[in-house]
Amino acid sequence: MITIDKLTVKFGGVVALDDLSLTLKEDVVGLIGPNGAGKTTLTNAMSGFVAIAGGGIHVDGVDLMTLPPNQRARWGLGRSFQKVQIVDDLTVTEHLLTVMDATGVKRADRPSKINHILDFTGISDQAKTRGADLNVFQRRMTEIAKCLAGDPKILLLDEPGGGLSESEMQHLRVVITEAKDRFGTQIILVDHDVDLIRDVCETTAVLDFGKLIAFGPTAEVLQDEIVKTAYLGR
Ligand SMILES: Nc1ncnc2c1ncn2[C@@H]1O[C@H](COP(=O)(O)OP(=O)(O)OP(=O)(O)O)[C@@H](O)[C@H]1O
Repeated sequence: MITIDKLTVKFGGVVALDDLSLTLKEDVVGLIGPNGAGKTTLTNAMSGFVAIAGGGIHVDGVDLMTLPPNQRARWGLGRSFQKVQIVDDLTVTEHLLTVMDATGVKRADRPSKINHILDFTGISDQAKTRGADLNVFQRRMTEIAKCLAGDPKILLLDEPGGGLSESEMQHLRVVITEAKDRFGTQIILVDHDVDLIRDVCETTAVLDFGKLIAFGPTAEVLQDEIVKTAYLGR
């Protein structure tokens, strides 16, 4: 469970997150809002990439702010980026091993974990493929597989479906919705793809100008008049 309590982040005169309080309990939570709403700033605050001006974030009782940014991945915070972080010369397996080294996954556990993760993400056949030779889908799945390699308690996914076909999106939906059962990770999905959010997120939070404007069951949130006006443009 993630508890965000009166979180404030400022960039000079811009208040990117404004006294934000929110409790995220469900297995898959959506985070949406118009451009500049503060979504990335919230994920950056969780990762420790921005300084916070006030408030805090606790995960299962642990105060994230007491962990330096470099220890948060080892502690269990995984993060995938909209622009995937794939190295041309490393194989898919080597990408996962790099994360396992950094997060301290036991050597004896690594081969079976890697098989499990590659099978789950649908890229077992690419285990020995170099980053440069992966297609868009395989790159997207490698990005998620890397996150899972670190045994995350929380996984922040930033627009994980960019460039995917409809059938590939269906695979992504399964990966997102089964991640909790298979890997014990709670997912925060930041996305502008409302169809994906509707399909996979039990609850959704909507930010606008750094404030929470709606939060609750996704279907209800997407019907909310304030959300429609602020975000969906209707
Ligand atoms: N490093 C920074 N320096 C100055 N201002 C910033 C910085 N990062 C974000 N901001 C500002 O903070 C506000 C929130 O930005 P943020 O990137 O968190 O929004 P977002 O919801 O992720 O938007 P998008 O959907 O476009 O990615 C915006 O006004 C943005 O211009």
